[in-house]
Amino acid sequence: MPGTWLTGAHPGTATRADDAGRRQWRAILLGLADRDGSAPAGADSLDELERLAATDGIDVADRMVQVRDRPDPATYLGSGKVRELAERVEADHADLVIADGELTPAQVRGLEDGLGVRVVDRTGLILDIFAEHARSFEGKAQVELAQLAYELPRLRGHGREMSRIGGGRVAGGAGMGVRGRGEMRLEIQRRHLRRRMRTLREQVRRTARRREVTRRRRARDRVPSVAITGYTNAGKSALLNRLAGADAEVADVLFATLDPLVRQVRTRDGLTYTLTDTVGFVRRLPHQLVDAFRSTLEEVTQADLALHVVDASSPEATEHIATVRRVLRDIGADGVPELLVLNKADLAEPEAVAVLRRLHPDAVVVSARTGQGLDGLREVLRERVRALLPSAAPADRGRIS
Ligand SMILES: Nc1nc2c(ncn2[C@@H]2O[C@H](COP(=O)(O)OP(=O)(O)OP(=O)(O)O)[C@@H](O)[C@H]2O)c(=O)[nH]1
Ligand SMILES: [Mg+2]
Repeated sequence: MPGTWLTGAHPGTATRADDAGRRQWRAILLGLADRDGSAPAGADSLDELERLAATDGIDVADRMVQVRDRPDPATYLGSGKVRELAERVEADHADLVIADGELTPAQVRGLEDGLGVRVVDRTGLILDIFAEHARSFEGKAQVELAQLAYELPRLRGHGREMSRIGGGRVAGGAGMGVRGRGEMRLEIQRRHLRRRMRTLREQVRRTARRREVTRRRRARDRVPSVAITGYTNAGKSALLNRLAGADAEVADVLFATLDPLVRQVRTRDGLTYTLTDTVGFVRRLPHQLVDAFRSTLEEVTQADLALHVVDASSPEATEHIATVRRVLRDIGADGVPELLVLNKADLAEPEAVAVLRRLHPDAVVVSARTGQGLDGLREVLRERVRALLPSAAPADRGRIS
């Protein structure tokens, strides 16, 4: 995929590739835990990081968690830990370290120098997955915009590293004597990046405007809109397919869906509403992505109802609900009424579902896989949609011409 660091061959490193010719990376995950975390804090987060890595086709060889109050500004880890990690890198034949936190450009440099392998952080990894999954013109532009926003402060002034991540300890570097030239080149690269970002922003704005026009027309025609939202992999697309007979991509990977897909649904008494599938959330969604995908995320902001889908079989379900609500608040969608849907009931432990239901008495329990609970959900949706229409709305109100 264009612009992503995983496809680029790294000079001086033996390259293993999978069937698709992509390089097969082998990584060590690196987490920082709070001092008071008696249970290894950050373990959940590292589990998720491992899923993200797997989604990106990366092998995880090992994990390391350091308990520390505050990351070292130069090397993230303390120097003893850097040495320990370097030994593990060697023993595990790893060629990549993925930090769960966000690294400053200086920390990436410090760590790469100490470890001799490439280092990325959670944000870089998520950006890479988004780059792999972007399909539409708009999605690609948004991803590139987010990548450039991430790269800009990380530029290091010698050619190859422009592709971020191309990173590290490459290219011999500008030696002491050529410092001036390096800085000039850096400035040229920065200018180039900024220019590209302006173009992309304009592209994204244009597409967003087009969508806005369609949305306004539907609003004028009084077609209620329901936006499906939720944590990544919760089953949003699967549910859309069930409710709307659509063919959204359903996949057991994170961030399978990046483009909003709109479908019309007709209730059994003839009301029509739109159902929109959207990009999923994850904890600490990189702000570069939130910024770049704002117009996509705003599909929820503009909706009459947010169908918040939860993977009830996940031990993290409660955390996921909180994360999604936090992001919704951040993008200004907290005023949109929410209907909570506990999905994957076929997979979840009944006790776990019972606990979630006690916490969220209005939630609807379903399985997009088996169809369990879907009639009930359709019924609730019908009532909610009807309530959105002016009273005494005739049954054919809200038809889309
Ligand atoms: N067992 C079970 N699996 C489900 C159910 N709903 C969805 N899945 C599976 O969960 C995985 C994710 O489903 P998707 O519909 O792609 O999830 P999503 O929320 O759209 O995910 P992203 O677009 O990646 O954010 C797929 O492997 C689905 O087959 C369900 O009710 N039960
Ligand atoms: Mg999806």
